[in-house]
Amino acid sequence: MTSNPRSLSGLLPFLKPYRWPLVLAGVFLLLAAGATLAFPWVLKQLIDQGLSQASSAQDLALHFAELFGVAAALAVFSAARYYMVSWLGERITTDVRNAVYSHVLHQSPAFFETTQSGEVLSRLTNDTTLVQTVVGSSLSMGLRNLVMGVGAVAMLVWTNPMLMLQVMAVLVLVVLPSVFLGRRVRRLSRASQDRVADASALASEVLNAIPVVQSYTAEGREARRFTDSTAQALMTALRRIRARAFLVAFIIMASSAVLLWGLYMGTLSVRAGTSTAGELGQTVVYVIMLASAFALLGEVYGDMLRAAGATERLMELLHSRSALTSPAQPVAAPWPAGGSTITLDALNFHYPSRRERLAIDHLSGTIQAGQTVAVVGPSGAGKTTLLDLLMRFQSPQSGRLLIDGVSVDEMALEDLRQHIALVPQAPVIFSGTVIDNIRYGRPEASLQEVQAAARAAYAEEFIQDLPQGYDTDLGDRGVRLSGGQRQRIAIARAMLKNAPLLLLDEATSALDAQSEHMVQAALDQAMSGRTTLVIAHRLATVQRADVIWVLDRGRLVEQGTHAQLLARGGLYASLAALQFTAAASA
Ligand SMILES: Nc1ncnc2c1ncn2[C@@H]1O[C@H](COP(=O)(O)OP(=O)(O)OP(=O)(O)O)[C@@H](O)[C@H]1O
Repeated sequence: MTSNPRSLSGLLPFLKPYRWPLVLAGVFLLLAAGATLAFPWVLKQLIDQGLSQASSAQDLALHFAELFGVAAALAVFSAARYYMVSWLGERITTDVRNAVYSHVLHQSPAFFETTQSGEVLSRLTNDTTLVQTVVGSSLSMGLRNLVMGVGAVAMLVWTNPMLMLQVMAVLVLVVLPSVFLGRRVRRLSRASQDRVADASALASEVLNAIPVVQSYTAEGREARRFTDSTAQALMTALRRIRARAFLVAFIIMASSAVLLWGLYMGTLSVRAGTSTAGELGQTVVYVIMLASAFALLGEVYGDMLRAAGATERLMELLHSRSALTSPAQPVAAPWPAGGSTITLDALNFHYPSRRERLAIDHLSGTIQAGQTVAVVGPSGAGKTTLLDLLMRFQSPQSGRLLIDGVSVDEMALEDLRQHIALVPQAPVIFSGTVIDNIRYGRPEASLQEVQAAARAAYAEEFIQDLPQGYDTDLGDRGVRLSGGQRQRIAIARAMLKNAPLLLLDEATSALDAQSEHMVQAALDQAMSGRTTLVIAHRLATVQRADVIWVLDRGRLVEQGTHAQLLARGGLYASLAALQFTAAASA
């Protein structure tokens, strides 16, 4: 356990908006503790006065009524405290969860290379739940027990100072070993959680790759690996259970010893006539309160340590700075009607993890407004990297990249990305209706605009054939779109965004001739009237492009039209012979 309870201070900013509810929770906490502490005192009155021969039946009833009054106050204040504290816990956890999620959404791709999405998810769920346990229950339990412990000590000092000293001495003898044992239990429970997590990580990897596992007939081997892993978890859990069983026995025995000690001393003093039976009853209840407060505080401290660890991990996410941010004084780029002009000026870029190799090597070139440039090149040539630089998912180490004369790193990230519509290689369909999916880049677009985009992307016909047309929920398992249909939805989405620059990563998998034709027609529509940079895999695309850029190892090695480049007989000609044959025959 690496956590320092001080890390919990990371949560302070999240408490700030709830100042008044916090005060209210504190007030109810004090009132509930006060009612609990009043209980033994009223009990003493009952024993000493209500039970004495001299008192009337009416007096007795009055004493019981008082006791009930205290109990009723305790009930109301406890319920109010529980409500306020749980309310705070839920609110604050929700706020933390939302803050972390929206922060993570803004991180650059470099962040997601080092942080697995599974880890982010686990932090968002498990770690925030730990925080919720503390804010929404342990903390108030701790405070209540602290107040009660202090209150019980004060009442004991007030009513029976000598006895108090002895009780304290015995308590220390009980508490110290429990703290030690408790720490061991916590360490083991953390270890057993980790072992369980190992087993589920193993299972999730294997379950995600089940076709491969089965094709290599590795089911038996994988099952054994899982069994070994759960055996580890079981061993650790059994050790924890043994330690915990011992701890429980010790705590019960030790606290009974404390209690009986108090009772014994008290009985002696009642017999000697130095105190009354009521005082004894009162003292016994205070001692019980004190002992249980001590025991609970230990547990709460353990919870706080675990939550501190969770908070640390959450704050780490929340404070990670994206390498790519908008400039303080961004320059607005124009929004040309006929498409953007793109200028690459001696661009150099290497990935941080591969300093020795330039992924983009002295790349210069210009794309005129409205032109279509097809980028081709062998695998690993840097085609995807070029698109990433344009979207500013990465930043070049040197050289400049201008959109309509404005350098992309001078533009606000949001403004830059508003200028670009991206159709990725694998189209993404979100759960939601067809309309929601097409409207993704412009949620305010009207139904007519959505339909116009769908029509232009040759998607209208199949959309109308869906069970609820445009309102069909594509997240429903029942609705399966074909590859070509998904692509046309993605193209409609990009067209509706109506940006001056279109970035297109063509799908490598060949569609059947009919779908291919529809997708190509949709793309022709999407490219008209705007500048397009397309990573080309289809013969039709390269044939129609104004210019083809041939990349090799990050360098622009050839450029020209399809016919010019074929005539040259260089890299393009050999690539074309291999790469475009399948599409050409389709
Ligand atoms: N995140 C990354 N970290 C380190 N190196 C990377 C990263 N992404 C890509 N590269 C490397 O950068 C080079 C260019 O990659 P890029 O993905 O741009 O190629 P590509 O032309 O799109 O290839 P393909 O056609 O196979 O998709 C490759 O050598 C690749 O190994």
